[in-house]
Amino acid sequence: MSNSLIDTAPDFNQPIAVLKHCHDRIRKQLQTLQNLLGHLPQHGADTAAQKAAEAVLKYFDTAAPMHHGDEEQDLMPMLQATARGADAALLAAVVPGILADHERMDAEWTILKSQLDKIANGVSTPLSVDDVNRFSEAYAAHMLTEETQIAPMAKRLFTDEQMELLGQAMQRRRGIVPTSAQTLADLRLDYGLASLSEEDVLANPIAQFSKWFDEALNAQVAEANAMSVATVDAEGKPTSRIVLIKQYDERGFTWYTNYDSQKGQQLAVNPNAALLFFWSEVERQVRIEGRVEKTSPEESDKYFYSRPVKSQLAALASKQSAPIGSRAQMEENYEAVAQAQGEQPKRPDYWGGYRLVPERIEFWQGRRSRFHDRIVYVRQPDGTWLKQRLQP
Ligand SMILES: Cc1cc2nc3c(=O)[nH]c(=O)nc-3n(C[C@H](O)[C@H](O)[C@H](O)COP(=O)(O)O)c2cc1C
Ligand SMILES: Cc1ncc(COP(=O)(O)O)c(C=O)c1O
Repeated sequence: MSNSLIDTAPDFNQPIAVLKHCHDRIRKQLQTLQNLLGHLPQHGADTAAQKAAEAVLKYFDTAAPMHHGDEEQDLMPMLQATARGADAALLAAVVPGILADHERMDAEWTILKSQLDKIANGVSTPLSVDDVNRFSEAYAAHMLTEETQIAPMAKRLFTDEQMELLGQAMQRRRGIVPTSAQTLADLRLDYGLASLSEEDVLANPIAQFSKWFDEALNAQVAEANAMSVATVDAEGKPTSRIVLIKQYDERGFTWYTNYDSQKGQQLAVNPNAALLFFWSEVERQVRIEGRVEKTSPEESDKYFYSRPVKSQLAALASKQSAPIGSRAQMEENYEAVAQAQGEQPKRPDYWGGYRLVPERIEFWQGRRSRFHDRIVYVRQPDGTWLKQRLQP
């Protein structure tokens, strides 16, 4: 129980209150900056000024980036995954501005920091009133938006479990480990952002994938386009690796690679493969199974020539998955290819796309206490899709 007469920081089990507390600390630092503006002309970089500059530097170099991280990586994605209707519309309108503010405030901070560094080191240098005011005004408007639009929405929409998850994420960002030594076996997240029912999913699994993919992008899932591709060798032994999806449509899911690589050799013998997406931020997994075919040379050309030239050259310089003696040898190979090919390298026949033609697509939504939702689509001989719920 906290004593309401004493001003202490709130616990991480009240993450929105912690964020508000951060705002109050930011306001104090901004006031210190104003005080410095008044102090410096008379006293120069005396001990008091040095201490004030140090305090501001410490806060905006360490605490402020973590505060922005809390919002960008946890609070906003969680809200975006939870909000519906008018709340979702409000977020769509407000969040891009908040992210842009963070970038602007970072840039403004860089300008102020170089001045404060000198003052902290006892160098009597002027502090620019304009720079301080721009920085302060950017923060003031930004914090007001968050306190009036974002925080009340989070308090209204988040369940106790979501608040707990947010608080845990914020603690992890600050390197705070739970007091009781946590063992590996105890590491677990409980999911609860959303649900998935037979009525929620679209009739066509590609359309459903498209919906979830867009939602993952909107929720700023890190590398939402990264997927695992599992293949098997001639003896049926599986291997898997991450690649980037480059296209999907009714025909299937496409990525690009070296046809002579390990996966290429395995797919030549056995075209069965499985794709996997895990979008942790939205607590979703998509599993896709089917047979793989090569994209047409025209499609491969189109993608190859759309890549940065250096990546084209790297593809030419690499016998993917073959051993090599050293990094230096690789660099030599790259230089030789760059010399030979110039600015317009030609796509080699051994580099191109694979398209997995799906036979089975499963959508998994994490739920509380491991009682998850799973809906699978299985392609029928007549080309239609049979939809079933699977047990968690
Ligand atoms: C995020 C990420 C994306 C990747 N994307 C690709 C890709 O699109 N194509 C590719 O050939 N390798 C990609 N790789 C490298 C593969 O994971 C792998 O190392 C390489 O394809 C060789 O695999 P193999 O020996 O099984 O054929 C990526 C790796 C990571 C971590
Ligand atoms: C070896 C290799 N090839 C291709 C890709 C796909 O990248 P890009 O988007 O540049 O085509 C990657 C991505 O990491 C890669 O590592």
